[in-house]
Amino acid sequence: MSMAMQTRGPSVAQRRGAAAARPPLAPAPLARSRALRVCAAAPVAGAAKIIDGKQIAEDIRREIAAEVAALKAATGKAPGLAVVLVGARKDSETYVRSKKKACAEVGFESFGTDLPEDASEQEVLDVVARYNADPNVHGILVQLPLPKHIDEQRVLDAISITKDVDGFHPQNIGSLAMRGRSPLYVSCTPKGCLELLKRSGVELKGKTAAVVGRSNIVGLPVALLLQNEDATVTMVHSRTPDAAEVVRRADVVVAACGRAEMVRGDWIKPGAVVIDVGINAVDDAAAKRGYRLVGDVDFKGACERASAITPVPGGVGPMTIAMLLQNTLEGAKRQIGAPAN
Ligand SMILES: Nc1nc2c(c(=O)[nH]1)N[C@@H](CN(C=O)c1ccc(C(=O)N[C@@H](CCC(=O)O)C(=O)O)cc1)CN2
Repeated sequence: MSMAMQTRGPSVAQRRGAAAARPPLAPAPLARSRALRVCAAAPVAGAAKIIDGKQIAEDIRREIAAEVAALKAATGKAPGLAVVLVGARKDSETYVRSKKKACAEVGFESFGTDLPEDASEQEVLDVVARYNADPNVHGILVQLPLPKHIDEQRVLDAISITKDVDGFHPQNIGSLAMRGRSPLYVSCTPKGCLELLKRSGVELKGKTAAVVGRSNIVGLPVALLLQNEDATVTMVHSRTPDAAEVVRRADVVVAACGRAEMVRGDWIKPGAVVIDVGINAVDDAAAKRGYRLVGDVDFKGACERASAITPVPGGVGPMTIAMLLQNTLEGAKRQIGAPAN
């Protein structure tokens, strides 16, 4: 989801309260992805197939649970994730709760520190330093956004790059941008977008891609990841002269601009694949809660032209936490020195 949306007005989670409960995950065979079957079997109003992020994320979480069980059996150790929450935003509290619950379901150890809204930057830095030094903590994340008086960049820079499971450290983003280098971690939402494409069988090599939005945490890393897969990528932003024309040339569109339904259906090239990162709450008197969620893409219009599309909710969103678990597991295996399987 685009950070622009997350920081504007009352968030979706603020309006909705707690996230829906999920049953605990039992380990299941590694290669059991139902994503394509679901995608192929779920046509919508137009021709587009739905890329079911909720199902794909669940498959990944089962795979992770199985790997954690094997890691524990081999080493006696479990991956550990530390989550730092500053303040009492309802949406952030909901996401942190979901992350801790997801950790428990896959067998991770979870650590957490909740600081009050008026905590000083030094207090946050001290917590990060403590987790950096703790050998049982393999991944650290500071839930964003932070209160305004805290320098977000300084806090993110303080997380050890070996434990930076959010992939927000400039060294991790820098390594993603350089040919011949690999970041230790790729940030979760961009990584989730690529995983959705991969598990849906979308070939990227030689394709044209348009990324709408240029944030450090979604637009930029998604563009770099697509380019690393040999797609030819154009970034579209608020100063792009004719955004619609650029998007119309793209085989793959990733929308992460944080503006409800900004990408119109007639911007989509027939047959294109559309990944919608936005989560925007719009008032809807007919909806039970008085609002509904929409993405950055006009879903109905895009369905008429796209070959495949992610829905909102249930598309990219659930992949964020699945990728966080994946990053933490990878980090733990590196730090524990797990035997190769
Ligand atoms: N340190 C971080 N802070 C934030 C991140 C992040 O990746 N790291 N991302 C977002 C919030 N976020 C996780 O933290 C997150 C947002 C949305 C979802 C999700 O599954 N959304 C659902 C719908 C949710 C709803 O109904 O409210 C969906 O799209 O289907 C997961 C995680 C900002 N902060």
